[in-house]
Amino acid sequence: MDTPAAPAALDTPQPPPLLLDALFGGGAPPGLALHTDGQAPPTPTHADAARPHVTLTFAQSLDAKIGGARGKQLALSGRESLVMTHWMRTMHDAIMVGIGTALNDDPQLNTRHVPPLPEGHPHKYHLPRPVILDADLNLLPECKLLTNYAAGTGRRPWIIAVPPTRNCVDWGLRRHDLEVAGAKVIEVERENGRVSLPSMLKALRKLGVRSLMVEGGARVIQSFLAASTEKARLVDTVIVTVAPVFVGDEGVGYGANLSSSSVDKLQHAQTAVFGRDVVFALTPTQ
Ligand SMILES: NC(=O)C1=CN([C@@H]2O[C@H](COP(=O)(O)OP(=O)(O)OC[C@H]3O[C@@H](n4cnc5c(N)ncnc54)[C@H](O)[C@@H]3O)[C@@H](O)[C@H]2O)C=CC1
Ligand SMILES: Nc1nc(O)c(N)c(N[C@@H]2O[C@H](COP(=O)(O)O)[C@@H](O)[C@H]2O)n1
Repeated sequence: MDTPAAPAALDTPQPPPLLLDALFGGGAPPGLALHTDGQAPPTPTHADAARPHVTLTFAQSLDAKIGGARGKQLALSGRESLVMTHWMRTMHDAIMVGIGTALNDDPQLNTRHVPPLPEGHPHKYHLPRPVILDADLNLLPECKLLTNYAAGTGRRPWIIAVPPTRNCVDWGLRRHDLEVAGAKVIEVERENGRVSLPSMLKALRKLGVRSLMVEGGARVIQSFLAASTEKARLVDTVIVTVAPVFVGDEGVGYGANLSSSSVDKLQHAQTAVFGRDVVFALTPTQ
C-alpha cells in the first residue's frame, strides 16, 4: 500500500501578513514557524552577529495599562490578536519575561493558540525557549514553565541571573533547587542592581539564540524602551496590541521615566486590525 503523501505546503496555516512584513520584510520564508529535526527554522536576525534580533511586544489598554490593580493579570488581547501573538512566538528562538511577570502570571509561553496543523503533517510548530530575567533567582521551582518542562510539554527554561554581591548561601540554595527542577541558570553582568541587558543579549547569542521576543512586564518593557534610545539600541521591532478597553489609574503602566526624546526614535511601520483590537508595528528610525 502506498504511504499517503504529506499535505502540500498550501495546507499549512499561514501567519498574519503584519508579522511577515515587520519581521521578515514581507513573504513567508520556507519552513517558517515549523520545527524540523536537526534544522533551525527561519527567524529574524540582527546585523550585529553578537546579539539576537529583539522584538518587544505586549498588549495594552486604551489608557496604556498592561495589568490591572495590584498587578492583576488582564486578558487584554481578544482571540484574534492572541493567535497573532502565538504566531509571533513560533517565529522566535526564545521568549523572555521578567521575574515580576513570572511570579504574577505564572505563564506557559507556548504556542497553543496557533491553528492546528492538518492531520499527518510532517512537522510541528517551533516552540521558543522560555527565558526569565531573574537577577536574584526568585523563580519558584513549582512554576508552570518548570512543571511543563518536567512533564515533557515545554522546553527547558533558562534563567538569567547575576552573581550574588557577597557570599550568599540562600542564592546558592535557590540555584540548586531551580536546577533540580530543570532550569538552566546563566550568569551575566549586573548593571544598577539589575541584569545588564547588553550582557544578557550577548550571552544568549553565544548560546545560539538568533531572535528574542520580549513579552514584558512593565519594568522590562520600560528598560528595553529606555535602552533602545541610547547609542547601543537594543530593540529592533516593536509590536503592540491595543485593546478597546480602559483600565484606570490603578492599573500597571510601563511609561515611567521614558523621555520623549527616546520614544520618538521609534517610527510607525504598519497597522492591522485583529478582531476588535488594533496592532501596531514599529521600527527604530535609522
Ligand atoms: N499585557 C501584557 O502584554 C503583559 C502584561 N504583563 C503584566 O505586567 C505586570 C508585571 O510587571 P512587573 O512587575 O514590572 O514585572 P517584570 O516582568 O517587568 O519584571 C521586573 C523585574 O525583573 C527583574 N529585572 C532584572 N533585570 C532587569 C532589567 N534590566 N530591567 C527590568 N527588570 C529587570 C527585576 O527584579 C524587576 O523587578 C503584571 O501585571 C503582568 O500581568 C506582563 C507581561 C505582558
Ligand atoms: N498578548 C498578550 N495579551 C494579553 O492580554 C496578555 N495578558 C498577555 N500577557 C503575556 O502573556 C503571558 C501569558 O502567556 P501564557 O498564556 O501563559 O502562554 C503573560 O505572562 C504575559 O507575558 N499577552
